[in-house]
Amino acid sequence: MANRSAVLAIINPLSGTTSVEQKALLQDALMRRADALDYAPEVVLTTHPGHATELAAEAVGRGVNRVLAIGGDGTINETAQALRRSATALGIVPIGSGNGLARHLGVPLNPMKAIERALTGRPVVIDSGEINEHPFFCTAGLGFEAYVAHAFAQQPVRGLPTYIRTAFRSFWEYKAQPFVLDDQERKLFSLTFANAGQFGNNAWMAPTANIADGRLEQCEISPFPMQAAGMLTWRLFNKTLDHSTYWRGHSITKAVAEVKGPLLIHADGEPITIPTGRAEVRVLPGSLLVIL
Ligand SMILES: Nc1ncnc2c1ncn2[C@@H]1O[C@H](COP(=O)(O)OP(=O)(O)OP(=O)(O)O)[C@@H](O)[C@H]1O
Repeated sequence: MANRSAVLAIINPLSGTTSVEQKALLQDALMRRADALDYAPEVVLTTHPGHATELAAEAVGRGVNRVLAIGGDGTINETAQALRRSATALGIVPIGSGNGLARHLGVPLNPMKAIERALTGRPVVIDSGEINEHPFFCTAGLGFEAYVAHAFAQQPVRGLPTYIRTAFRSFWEYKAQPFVLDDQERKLFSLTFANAGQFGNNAWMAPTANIADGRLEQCEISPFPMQAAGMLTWRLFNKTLDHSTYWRGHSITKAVAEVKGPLLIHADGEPITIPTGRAEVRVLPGSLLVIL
């Protein structure tokens, strides 16, 4: 019998609001379908933060062609970072709260359809970004969105309703910050570096972002009066934020942003604190194969 091609599926058992039973069903279905397609499938459940990166790196080392990340943008980030600049392609099975990368790329949000796509689709080259040493594939950011990411990480329950509650509460607490951005002082509500166009849940910060153009979109939101918040939110979800006078964007390959004191950032929604207050951002053109 010919050697079967290996495929590794990495599942975060804690992602999103899918139950343990639903994830077990998904795992069974994946094993059966991969087997029918003549793959030699392996499934591993992550046991700790960073585990997906270790598993994916090991798979690259032994020449596995496809690694499927079954989880939210955090799990996809951890998996993808080990696949950068390798011949191993990422399959995305989105079961997170926001699923920004999957939505941008048009990956089905139905997990069974996403599994089918990940097993039968073709690899396509996309860019990724780095903020200091932290890779991102969807968005990284400072200001309000980083504040929300840090507040969300402290909530005992994940999922969209919790995210909306956290964002709403954060809006009343957060004060726009002065940033030194490429040597110019700017007071901004938020600053986003977008590889994909959205944060997740179809919240489009960079409506025209192209994930394979070798560039990131740098999107700035100026401080705005309270009465503009409703319209900005509507534009965010209507994919027309770039029409707002409070939004400014341009495409970049690198940028530096600084604050006095520790800087709160996020990379694909994961909260990170930079003690030095200095964030260096850059694009890594054509650095990841994704199965679409
Ligand atoms: N067994 C585990 N125990 C604790 N944390 C884990 C475990 N496995 C993975 N993680 C961590 O969980 C984090 C969040 O996972 P993930 O992003 O998949 O789900 P989510 O937060 O529900 O989805 P979203 O990012 O869409 O909000 C990952 O960044 C990873 O570090």
